[in-house]
Amino acid sequence: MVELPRVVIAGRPNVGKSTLFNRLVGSRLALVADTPGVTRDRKEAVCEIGGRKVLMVDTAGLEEAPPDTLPGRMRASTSTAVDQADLVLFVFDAKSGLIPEDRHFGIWLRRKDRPVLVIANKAEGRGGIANAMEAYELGFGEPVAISAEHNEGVYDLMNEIASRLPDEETPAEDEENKPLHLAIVGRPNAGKSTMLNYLLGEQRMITGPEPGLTRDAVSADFEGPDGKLYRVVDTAGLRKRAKVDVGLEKMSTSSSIEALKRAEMAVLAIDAIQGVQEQDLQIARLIEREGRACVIALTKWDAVEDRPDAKKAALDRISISLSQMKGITLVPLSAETGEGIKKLFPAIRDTYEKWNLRIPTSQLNRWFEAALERFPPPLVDGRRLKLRYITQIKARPPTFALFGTRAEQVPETYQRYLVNSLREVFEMPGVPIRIYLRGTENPFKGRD
Ligand SMILES: Nc1nc2c(ncn2[C@@H]2O[C@H](COP(=O)(O)OP(=O)(O)OP(=O)(O)O)[C@@H](O)[C@H]2O)c(=O)[nH]1
Ligand SMILES: Nc1nc2c(ncn2[C@@H]2O[C@H](COP(=O)(O)OP(=O)(O)OP(=O)(O)O)[C@@H](O)[C@H]2O)c(=O)[nH]1
Repeated sequence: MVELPRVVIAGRPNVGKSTLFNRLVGSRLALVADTPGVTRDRKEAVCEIGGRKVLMVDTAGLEEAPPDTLPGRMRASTSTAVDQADLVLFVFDAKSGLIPEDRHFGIWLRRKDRPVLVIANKAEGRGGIANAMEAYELGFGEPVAISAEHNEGVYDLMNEIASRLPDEETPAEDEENKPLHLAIVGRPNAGKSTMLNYLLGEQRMITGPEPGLTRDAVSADFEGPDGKLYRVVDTAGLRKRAKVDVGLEKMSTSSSIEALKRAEMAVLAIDAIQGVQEQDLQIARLIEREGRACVIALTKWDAVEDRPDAKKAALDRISISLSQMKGITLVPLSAETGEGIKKLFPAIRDTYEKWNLRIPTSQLNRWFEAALERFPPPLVDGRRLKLRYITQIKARPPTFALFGTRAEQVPETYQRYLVNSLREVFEMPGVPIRIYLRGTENPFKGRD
């Protein structure tokens, strides 16, 4: 029997290890068993993570305790689990931030010399993600911020885990052939199903709906007109849906959000005959909130009479009502005639690359200086804020940390100015950008 890669969840008590375990194992749970001879607190399950079968191991909280006590024995069991791990998920609580115990465990873990991925759990909301980035100081590389309880960032985490597992015997999907995960979203009747059928039908379909992805999710791979692989992820969308206008309530609570979480990019279908409506803008905001890159498909283009006018009206409405989507690529197309579909793919690729962009710190700070000069930071309590330094802390979506004295007091409007300027100067239309403000010492110094 081939030995499965072992992924071990570790961290101090109460950081959310069990919640994460359940999230990762989820309905794919194939087997839960108490490992014989180990304390009842070590749970194991075979599950599928990012297309790889793994043995997920939950451990008891790492605690300082004498070995002859129950916590002590639990620690010994954790230690054994970590020794056997192909990957250790080191979980800490982003809400409380790193505490001394976490740092101790970090040192302890380092001695174990196993691959480690740091997970900042309970990172729902803005503060959480800023705290998450503190964990750089543990020296295990980029922390991944999630909320196990609210199911935020878990899908991205799964992909990250899969990418860090040892190579399979059979060659895994290499980077080049990895399908780009797309969600096609839009309000009812926008032309999503027709576009999907076109893509899956007329283009060469490679695999059918994939069973067992999650409870309801379905996905299908196809080769785009550019010869590259795409995977449409959807929860209900590949099934025939009832043609009822149920509005955003349904859409926002169910399938589209789920699809967005699993996707890397969104194609937002907007009906060109109707033009951009408030509901379309709401969906665009949802995409940005989920941190997904986006291109707009202006559908039913064959039925549009005044094309220049329709396109301009759509662009205008978006730039006025959605500053974060300003300059977004908009591809007019018809799934009925196939017109324009080819142009969708270069747009998707281009935006995808920008979503993955990493801007060198020197370049970033040259922009930063110019931006500050052009429009100096405002006065707060009669004193000017001193902003000193900016660095990119992650991609997908591009996320930045901004340092300076009282940087955390930078008003929303000024943050928006910086984000919009970044997006414009580094040409990232349709890409969500996050900035975190740090009024503290720069923990990233010397990293690049
Ligand atoms: N706010 C928030 N709370 C969470 C999150 N994940 C877990 N929790 C809560 O944190 C508490 C601890 O979660 P557990 O999963 O039991 O933590 P654990 O690390 O397994 O704890 P031990 O078994 O003591 O080691 C519970 O009350 C969870 O509901 C999250 O993402 N956000
Ligand atoms: N003229 C024209 N009509 C289209 C095109 N694409 C879709 N339609 C029509 O628009 C209507 C809605 O299309 P669907 O693809 O079902 O839209 P949907 O977004 O999947 O709708 P829901 O399932 O309700 O969310 C149908 O009557 C289609 O025939 C197109 O490219 N040109």
